[in-house]
Amino acid sequence: MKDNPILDAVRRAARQEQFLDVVSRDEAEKRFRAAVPHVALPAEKVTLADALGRVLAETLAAPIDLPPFDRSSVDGFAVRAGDTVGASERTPIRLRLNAEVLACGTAPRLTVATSTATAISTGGVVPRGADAVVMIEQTAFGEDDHGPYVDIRRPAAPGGFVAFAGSDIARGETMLRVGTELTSREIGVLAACGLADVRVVRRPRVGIISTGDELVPPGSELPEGAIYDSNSAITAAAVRENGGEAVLFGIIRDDETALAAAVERALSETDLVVLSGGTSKGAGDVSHRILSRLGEPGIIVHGVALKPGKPICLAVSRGKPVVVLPGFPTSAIFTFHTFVTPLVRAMAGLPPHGEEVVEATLPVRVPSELGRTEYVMVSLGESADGLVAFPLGRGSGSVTAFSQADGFFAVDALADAADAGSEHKIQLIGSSLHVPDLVLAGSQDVGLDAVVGLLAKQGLTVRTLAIGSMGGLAALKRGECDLAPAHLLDPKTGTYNTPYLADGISLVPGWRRRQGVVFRKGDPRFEGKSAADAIATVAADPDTILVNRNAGSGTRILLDGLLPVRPAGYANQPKSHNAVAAAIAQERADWGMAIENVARLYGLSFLPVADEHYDFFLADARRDRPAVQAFLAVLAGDDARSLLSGLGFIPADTLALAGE
Ligand SMILES: Nc1nc2c(c(=O)[nH]1)N[C@H]1C(S)=C(S)[C@@H](COP(=O)(O)OP(=O)(O)OC[C@H]3O[C@@H](n4cnc5c(N)ncnc54)[C@H](O)[C@@H]3O)O[C@H]1N2
Ligand code: MOO
Repeated sequence: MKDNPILDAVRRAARQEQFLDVVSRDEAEKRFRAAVPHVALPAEKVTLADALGRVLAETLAAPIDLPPFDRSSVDGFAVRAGDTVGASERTPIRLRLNAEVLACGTAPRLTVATSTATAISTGGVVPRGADAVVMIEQTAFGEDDHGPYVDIRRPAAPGGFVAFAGSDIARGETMLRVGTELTSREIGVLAACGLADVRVVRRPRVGIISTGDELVPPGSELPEGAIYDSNSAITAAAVRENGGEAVLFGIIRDDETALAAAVERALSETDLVVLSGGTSKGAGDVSHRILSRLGEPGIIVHGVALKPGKPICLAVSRGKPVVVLPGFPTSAIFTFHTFVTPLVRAMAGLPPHGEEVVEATLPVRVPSELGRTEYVMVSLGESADGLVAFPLGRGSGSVTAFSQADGFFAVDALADAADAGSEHKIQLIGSSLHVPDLVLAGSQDVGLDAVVGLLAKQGLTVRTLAIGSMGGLAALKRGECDLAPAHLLDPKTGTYNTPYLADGISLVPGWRRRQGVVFRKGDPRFEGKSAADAIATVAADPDTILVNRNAGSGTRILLDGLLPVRPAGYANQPKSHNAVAAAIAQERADWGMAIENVARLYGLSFLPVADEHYDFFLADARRDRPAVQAFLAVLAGDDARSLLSGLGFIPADTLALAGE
């Protein structure tokens, strides 16, 4: 018993060390700012070729006038405006031509005396004595006994077609301000003033370390139980987006010595170190332990009353900040933007991110944990009453929520929910609000992705919100989406979708998905049998484990109708076809009910049971919207039909043709 390695491991894993000393977000920010100055790094000189995207380290005054001389803005003749008063087509005024031509780059030698003119090109230096230029089209020139002349057919206004020296910018005027991010436009100004290099803020070098024995880099095989390291890529990109330079130190195992060495190296080579993972209380969570040995002041915050992001750890070593983000990708990116983005931007000399906020209504209730300010990621859509914010309830472990979200709002630490119908200030994640052309809310399907892909090719922006068939229908009734894809089986009539129709809503036929019993290839308990026969024998066998579906799903209703008893595994109720297939493929279960094309995707076998109808509820009030019409046209088109058939679906059109 003493030397049992498994028990030892469990004891270590169960060790409940109270590391977290949770503080409010404000307090955490206050402590972090007090310990780490949020100021720009020193300047460095770069050539204009390397200046793009850099941040100006000083306010620059124009070193010369622009233009540097009084410059003609047309091809024509430099004149004294006073000499041209009264000139017209009928009564042109004749001026004598001076004996020089002012091409670009030619310094004038002769003065324009009264009743004379000098030929000048666009960009030429306006000569002494002249105060205007007449366009060549408004003149005629020739030669008489006295020599060459020019007839002026329209009076010139004083200053006409002359860009005076310094009229663009005058020597000594402020040209570009400190903190300006250099784009092609600013670089053009610098070059125009003759500057070959410029002093910019040194880019903060941010060391990035991912920790965890389960992590493998993208591009490699995914062994059982492993996860691709997404945090390194997300944080590196976010560092660059905010003016920093990302220095990747890769994936470090949950080993204190190896991790301490990596942190040490990162600290010596960079300005700021960001780790992710290993900050909560598990035995494998070693990151924060290393930080606790970094020396004064060491850890200044470990635990913030935020969701996602509670276990974030902020520390300082040798004057350099070290941050451990929680491992979950959504928690990692959220806490990165809360605590690291402002610091990187400040070090890079950039102003804080502008925060654009819009008001939107929450259509459904969102429960929230008491005691933590909870940030809810939302997708925005439009209803007749304004913007609607659909919560993307995917949790901290999600990598997709952040990429699909338009913004987020906060639920107060003292509230246990945000109510359906409540108004919220949504902080936008992107730079501006883009309401999609078409919103489909309801049941998700790979066939739908294919159809939406065809619409995207036409340049339409489409948002699909996976909120379940019932959720989609409810959203449609509230006027929050255009169409609601659904596969709702009515247990009483055994028919799909039509029994759920209501006033103002019609049904657009979509396609059929073959539902059936899914199992591993060659399993003799199923192979060669009918679905009904197979179920009759395996349902009562305690060693044959089912993976069920969530209550309320069409698939669950179908399965329940076929089960003579509750088989082993009945309580395992994931929410998707893919989760069912994955459980069977990974041998965590032996059988379940799912659609055929998903079963095939996982290399599983399939016994057909029924054809499920996947259709679209359409709000009649929205039928005439161009994007809805485009969707209906695409759905009925040949491209969609062949894509759907290729995916193993039976398009509704084909059914109609077959006389069904
Ligand atoms: N007993 C308790 N357990 C947990 C608590 C708690 O208070 N008590 N807090 C939970 C909360 S909240 C969060 S957030 C997580 C954060 O945990 P860690 O920072 O220790 O992260 P890990 O355990 O290392 O990983 C969590 C999760 O994220 C995946 N991960 C980690 N790194 C990466 C990466 N670079 N790329 C992609 N995914 C990554 C990892 O595989 C895990 O699935 O702790 C809760 N637990
Ligand atoms: O704080 Mo954790 O990020 O909620 O899951």
